[in-house]
Amino acid sequence: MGLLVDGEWHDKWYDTEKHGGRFVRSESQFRNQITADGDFPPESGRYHLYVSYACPWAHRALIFRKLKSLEEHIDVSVVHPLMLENGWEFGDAPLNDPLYQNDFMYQLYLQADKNYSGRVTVPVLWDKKQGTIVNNESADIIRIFNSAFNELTGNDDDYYPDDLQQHIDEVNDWVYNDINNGVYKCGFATQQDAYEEAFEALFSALNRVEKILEQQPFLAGERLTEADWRLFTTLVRFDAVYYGHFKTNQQRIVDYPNMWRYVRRLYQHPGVAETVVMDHIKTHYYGSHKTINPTQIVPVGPDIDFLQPVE
Ligand SMILES: N[C@@H](CCC(=O)N[C@@H](CS)C(=O)NCC(=O)O)C(=O)O
Repeated sequence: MGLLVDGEWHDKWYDTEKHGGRFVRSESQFRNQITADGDFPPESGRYHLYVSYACPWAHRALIFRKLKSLEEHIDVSVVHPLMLENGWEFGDAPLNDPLYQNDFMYQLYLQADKNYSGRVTVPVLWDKKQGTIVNNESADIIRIFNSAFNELTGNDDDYYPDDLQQHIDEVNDWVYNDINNGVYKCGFATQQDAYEEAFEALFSALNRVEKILEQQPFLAGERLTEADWRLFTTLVRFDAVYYGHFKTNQQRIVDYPNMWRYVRRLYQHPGVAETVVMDHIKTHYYGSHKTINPTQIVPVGPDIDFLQPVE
């Protein structure tokens, strides 16, 4: 794990000490949009998506690529599940970089900006024409996928409809802070009180979700929206990884009747199951964070049947 400083790679773990033992996520730096009249117009075959199957943020982008019929227009590369002293790495095919044969993800960031300072994260939406990063923020990438290529694909499904945008934004806000990023705040905390603070916020937000799902099928009401897919990628990893490795162990998702039904329903949505690669998920977390799991042993269980029918 590391970061680039003025274009130089440094192998360095997160600095939690300056925040009282708290993990604070940095802001993504490439935030361009895809628009017909801008520098990055929608074109078939022009853009490439770099992901890790392990990463919940990259997973959102992969799901939206499926939901929005973008597979034949935007190719994907998947990094090796282990993220060690060189950060995300490529390996032998199919875990390679077919565009530039890079060994490490940070080399791609340096192609975009040779003086880049910051973390080297996935997902990355890459422009092959200009040889640069369009956007490395999953929240932006899923909105780009939601609408920017509609003319090309003919797929008008809308996961961020106008009349629900304000509601979706409000839900995203607490789901992001207390759940999506909340599990990381628990797992990467280096002081007891920082961990407990994140743990309480996490389970209070999960209880809130459980109550909402008692009244309605989806987070924003009757319609499946972006807010659900953003939550899904955390929930699907929860029992297998976060519960043990990140010590988020008050309850498992299978112990919440409404959330357990909901996560199965989303998992069984056409095209989604194949984006969930549990082997990469477990190998990555248990194998990459040596400060948390020095032996890098990957637990064998649990057995979770996401295909159990949704009544
Ligand atoms: N805000 C970013 C976060 C992406 C992110 O942090 N990805 C993790 C993998 S799960 C990563 O690449 N971490 C590498 C690092 O922090 O050095 C997004 O949503 O796209």
